[in-house]
Amino acid sequence: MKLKDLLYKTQILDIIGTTDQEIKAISFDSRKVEQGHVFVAISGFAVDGHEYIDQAINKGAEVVVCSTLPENRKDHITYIKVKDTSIALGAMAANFYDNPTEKLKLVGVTGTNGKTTTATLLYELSEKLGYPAALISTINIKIHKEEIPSTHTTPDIIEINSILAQAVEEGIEYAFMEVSSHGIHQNRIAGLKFAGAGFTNITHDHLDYHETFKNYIAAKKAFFDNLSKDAFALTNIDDKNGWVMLQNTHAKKYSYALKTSADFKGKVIENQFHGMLLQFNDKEFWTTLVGTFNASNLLLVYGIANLLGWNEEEILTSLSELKNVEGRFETFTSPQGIITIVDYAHTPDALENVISTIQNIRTRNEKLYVLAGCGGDRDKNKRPEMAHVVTSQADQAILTSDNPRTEDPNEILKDMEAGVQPQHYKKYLKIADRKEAIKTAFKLAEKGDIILIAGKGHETYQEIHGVKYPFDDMQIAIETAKTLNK
Ligand SMILES: CC(=O)N[C@H]1[C@@H](OP(=O)(O)OP(=O)(O)OC[C@H]2O[C@@H](n3ccc(=O)[nH]c3=O)[C@H](O)[C@@H]2O)O[C@H](CO)[C@@H](O)[C@@H]1O[C@H](C)C(=O)N[C@@H](C)C(=O)N[C@H](CCC(=O)O)C(=O)O
Ligand SMILES: Nc1ncnc2c1ncn2[C@@H]1O[C@H](COP(=O)(O)OP(=O)(O)OP(=O)(O)O)[C@@H](O)[C@H]1O
Ligand SMILES: N[C@H](CCC[C@H](N)C(=O)O)C(=O)O
Ligand SMILES: [Mg+2]
Repeated sequence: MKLKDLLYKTQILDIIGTTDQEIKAISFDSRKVEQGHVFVAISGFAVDGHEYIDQAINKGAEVVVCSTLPENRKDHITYIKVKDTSIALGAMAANFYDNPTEKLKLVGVTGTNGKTTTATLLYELSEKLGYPAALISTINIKIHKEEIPSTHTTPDIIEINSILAQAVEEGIEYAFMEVSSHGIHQNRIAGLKFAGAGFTNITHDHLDYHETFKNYIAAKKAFFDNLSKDAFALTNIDDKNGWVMLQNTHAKKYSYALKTSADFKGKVIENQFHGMLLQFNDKEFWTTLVGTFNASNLLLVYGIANLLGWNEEEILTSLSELKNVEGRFETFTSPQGIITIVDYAHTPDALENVISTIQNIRTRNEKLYVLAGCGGDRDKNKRPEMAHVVTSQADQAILTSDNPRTEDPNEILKDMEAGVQPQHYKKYLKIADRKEAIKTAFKLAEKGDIILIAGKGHETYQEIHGVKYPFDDMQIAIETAKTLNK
């Protein structure tokens, strides 16, 4: 592709050099630049890409897109000055991949919790109804049946366009993606044309990054503010910020709710350990998914499916056949009769929801053990809140490690303990080694008791100082149960 075609719709302030040359690829990381690349300098969280322009040129970049022109410019290089390089990157990535979002219907889901669940269920539903689909999620990326590992909830804009271009090539009509607040704030979704957007909820998370809850709300809202008038925006009005999301959108506005009247109205009629009887817009169906929060997730899926124009009866039939998403409320009963639940709850609200779901559906007087930790290099303010939820609501809490990343696990545990109230001091143990913590839960539990292992869900590793060591909560629970002498 010629550089001038790549620059279509990019708001250019200045060009130094020719735009007639062929370009091979776009890169925003100097370490990955090869001969003939366009290097886009982005000012990041840790460093400023403008500092790596020389390195990019040394590695073969022939074009530099920047917001500040370097003083020591090279004659053979074309410099393009734009106001915001991450937005320019969005336009260029779309051009490079021939605008895939003009050719399929892309739906994005945002919110603190429930993005992976709803995006995955939408993908599964679409496939079930005979519409091959693509999925971009925390767990994985799917292009119809092909599965690609995922590194981010919302990948960078080049990767997103590349995935969607492949989907278009394969004749796929629908794509569902998670839109994280980091993704919105860093313009990782710039230039994408969304056919629709969904909002699940907003509660405490990621304040290490956004600093205030107000900024966090504003980041999520920006996704809706930028939708086009042809798109639909579907929001959860059980959440007090649900309407806020739609305040300034040009898109067609729709609501869903379990607690109040809405365009898509749902009701939980029965809530059991093995599933729920739900009523959506006066039609009843059973699901094997558990918990009111999942009723809300299913309602969002139902709403989006309707807004995409799919057949309502077929939607409900297929919805009732959808299975749990990996690592979300996954259960296993050990030979000793101990029930293990592995769940990805890693925020105070998610923990509260999962624990109250278990409290509401347990039938006898079983004891509930809850094992939870907090990720390192992530929001520190949620740590005491998470510990408070767990120690106040479990019969026995075990505070442990999640992914410590570069932090000392004992320091993370100290931050958590600050949230434990004196009356709960006797209800918790502190075991930094997560495997030991799981083993201890099994030693303590009796037949019929429930062990909730929260925070890591589908993850198959534990990240410590940049190394991902194999670690799978469910696998460890199964192995521990096997060797248990009870
Ligand atoms: C805090 C954060 O979100 N960081 C993301 C961000 O990196 P950054 O701003 O720190 O980048 P930087 O290191 O400052 O570099 C700035 C620029 O200089 C470039 N650079 C840098 C060094 C160099 O030698 N040469 C060079 O060109 C970089 O490629 C970059 O373009 O931009 C990178 C490229 O897109 C992301 O990979 C990176 O994600 C990091 C790895 C990360 O852990 N992100 C997490 C927090 C995240 O994004 N999570 C959300 C999910 C949240 C949720 O659960 O809701 C997600 O969407 O996954
Ligand atoms: N609608 C919801 N409301 C509150 N909690 C939820 C909801 N849906 C799921 N959860 C809880 O949050 C956990 C994470 O769910 P999910 O993976 O769908 O969220 P996510 O938004 O994709 O998270 P991430 O930000 O890590 O990508 C689940 O394991 C469950 O405990
Ligand atoms: N997408 C979330 C995942 C958190 C998962 C939890 N296991 C942790 O490591 O904190 C984040 O990056 O904050
Ligand atoms: Mg997710």
